[in-house]
Amino acid sequence: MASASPNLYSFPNSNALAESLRVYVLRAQNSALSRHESFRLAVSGGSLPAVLAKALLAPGNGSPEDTPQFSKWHIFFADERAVPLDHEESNYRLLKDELVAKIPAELGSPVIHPIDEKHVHDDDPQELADLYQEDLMREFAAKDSVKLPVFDLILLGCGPDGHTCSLFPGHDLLREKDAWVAPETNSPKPPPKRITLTLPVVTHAVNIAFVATGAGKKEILKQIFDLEEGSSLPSALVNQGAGEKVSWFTDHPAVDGVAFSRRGSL
Ligand SMILES: O=C1O[C@H](COP(=O)(O)O)[C@@H](O)[C@H](O)[C@H]1O
Repeated sequence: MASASPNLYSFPNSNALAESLRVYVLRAQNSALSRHESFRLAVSGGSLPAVLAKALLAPGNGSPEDTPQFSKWHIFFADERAVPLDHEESNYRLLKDELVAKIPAELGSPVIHPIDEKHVHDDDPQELADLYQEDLMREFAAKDSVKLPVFDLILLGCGPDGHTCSLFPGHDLLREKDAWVAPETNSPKPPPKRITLTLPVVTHAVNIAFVATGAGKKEILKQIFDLEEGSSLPSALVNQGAGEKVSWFTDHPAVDGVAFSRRGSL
């Protein structure tokens, strides 16, 4: 368990949130590129890709520090639904439509790591998860045998039930210790079959950020940040496992009534 607390930021509107998220993501990019040749991140589906696009497709100030170097990005999925890549419930399709297809040519193109479409109709998504884990191993463990991949950044959402990735409250998957990627066959949110990064992989990342906006999230954020009863929720487990490496980008309606102290600025 990590000792220090997560960083909770709250913004008056989506423009202000996106501006700060841009600074945060590009700091993570620049720091990663000072350590190795690529920026390796995992992104979620749901509401996250639209906010990320707003942050990254904004004009910026033209300085090298404020410029996304997309050609050095390797984008993985924090979770993915077992559906074809062009399906309306695919997180790949969402990211492509919201962000990747809109990146101006002069900023370069990221390498995207989708699931293996051949296995999306399998009865059991175990093979889909295994193949995605192999893709991660090629990227993170090519030279040495590593116990866990170290993403430079993982971008997460938090569902109104406290789930994150496809890690749902009360599911056995929360206790997974060995696999990097695991199948979920009974998601309470459709579609039921998915794959997900596991909790040890998420908490092992260098930087972890949640984006949660709107009044629909305030009850669950109160549980996650203020109440003992919320301490076993998947999003709360990320806070406990990664502490100060975790930053929450919220708007005021999402944290209305949350007592946990906010950080002033990045
Ligand atoms: O099903 C999913 O939901 C979560 C949360 O979505 P949000 O719309 O409430 O932000 C998302 O992070 C995850 O990737 C997705 O598969």
